[in-house]
Amino acid sequence: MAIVLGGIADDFTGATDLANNLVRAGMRTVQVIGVPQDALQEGTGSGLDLSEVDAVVIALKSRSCPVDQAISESLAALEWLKAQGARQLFFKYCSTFDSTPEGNIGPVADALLEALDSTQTAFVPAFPINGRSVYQGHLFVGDRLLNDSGMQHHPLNPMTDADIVRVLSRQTPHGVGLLNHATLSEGAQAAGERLATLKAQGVRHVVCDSLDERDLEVLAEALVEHALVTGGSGLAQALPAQYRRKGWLAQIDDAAVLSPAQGAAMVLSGSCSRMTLKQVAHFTQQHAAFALDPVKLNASDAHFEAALDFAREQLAAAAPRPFLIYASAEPESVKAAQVSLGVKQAGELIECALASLASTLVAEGVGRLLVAGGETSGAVVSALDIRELRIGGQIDPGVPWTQAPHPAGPHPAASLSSPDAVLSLALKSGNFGGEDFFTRAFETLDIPQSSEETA
Ligand SMILES: Nc1ncnc2c1ncn2[C@@H]1O[C@H](COP(=O)(O)OP(=O)(O)O)[C@@H](O)[C@H]1O
Ligand SMILES: O=C(O)[C@@H](O)C(=O)COP(=O)(O)O
Repeated sequence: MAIVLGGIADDFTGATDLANNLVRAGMRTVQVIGVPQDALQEGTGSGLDLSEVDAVVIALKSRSCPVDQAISESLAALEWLKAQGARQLFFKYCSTFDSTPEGNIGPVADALLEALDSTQTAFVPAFPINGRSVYQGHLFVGDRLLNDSGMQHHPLNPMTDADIVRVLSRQTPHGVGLLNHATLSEGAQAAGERLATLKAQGVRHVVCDSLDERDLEVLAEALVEHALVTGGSGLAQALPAQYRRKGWLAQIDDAAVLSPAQGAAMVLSGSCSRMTLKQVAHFTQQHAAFALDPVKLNASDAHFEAALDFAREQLAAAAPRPFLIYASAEPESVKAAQVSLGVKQAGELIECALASLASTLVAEGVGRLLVAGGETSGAVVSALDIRELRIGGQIDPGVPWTQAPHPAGPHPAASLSSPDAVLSLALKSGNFGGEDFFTRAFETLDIPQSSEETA
């Protein structure tokens, strides 16, 4: 059976965020890591059982890579999703519009539009429940403009301008317009007419205001027939109701309830976002933690070995408690490391170290793993060679527990759903989650949740 929605996410935490909202709105969703290669080679079936699946989200690591690579990976994802019959494509990027003047949001959206033979798409970064809203084309995080929200210090894509029409205009040769809140408040028909007027004027890209869930519902109604929509995961909460209205989607029950995996609990954090820094500070008050330093990592292997020794000590305890290894640091020390090593190398050193710690320690007894940071999650999940994630209960908005087949292989006697055979994995976006997220996440893992309970 054909899928309804095909998601292309530019990072792994973003993919999980999108899949989470689709599941919560009643779509049976599979998240895959990268474009399934076997299917591309065969050019036919998917290699996945999609018989009872409404949406597939492909997680890419294309947010900060060179533009050409982001385009080619996104087009490969599009081709695969089209082959599965997707009626609508959703290009998921960050609710803080993480990008640079080179891209990758504008160029990828242009390439996807062209491949779909389509001439207009909408940009809807808002995620109101997490404080991301757009007014007169300006992106707010809580009550701060984007450029004053902490995102101006992001290690890879500092966001120094909150005017999304202007930011996007630097990334595309095509016209960028605005669907503003005044029009939106007149309802879906007015919104649709505005989109049509802009289209007649040749405006390919329309940034959409949205302050709350109601605005997203109006947008979903106005956009449901568009071949491509783009944005944060907020819009994905509202689209399934429109698919149902059109008869594309049956009424489905609950999000999957996953039994927690066995094994020790570990947090790896490579995010330097404000909220992650608070979460690290909160966790370290009560739990063992090791701070990774990119300059020391570069100087010798001893620093990496010390991190590994620290983790092994935790695993050797009779009843291991959750522990943390983190590179998360304040903007001044990130800057200092970047001046000394270069931005790219500092980031890569940490991503490689955390990825390598993950694969070693998962093989040695970690069964419940929380990763903080989008790029960091990409590096860790790739190192674990995980291809597919099932989405479970939500911990905080935008972050569910997920489950993957255990990378070290199932215990010979275990069935696929047995706790021995799986790894519980939570991929946390930098700024998501409450201050006690790292501790609470492991507590919620023990309580099966349904989408209704967590709504
Ligand atoms: N102390 C540090 N110095 C320099 N770069 C760092 C440091 N800690 C983490 N990084 C890098 O910063 C980037 C953070 O990005 P990411 O993992 O996507 O987090 P977020 O989700 O907060 O954006 C990663 O590439 C990471 O390796
Ligand atoms: O839309 C969002 O905010 C998230 O899903 C997301 O993409 C966050 O990215 P990172 O903070 O880099 O994890």
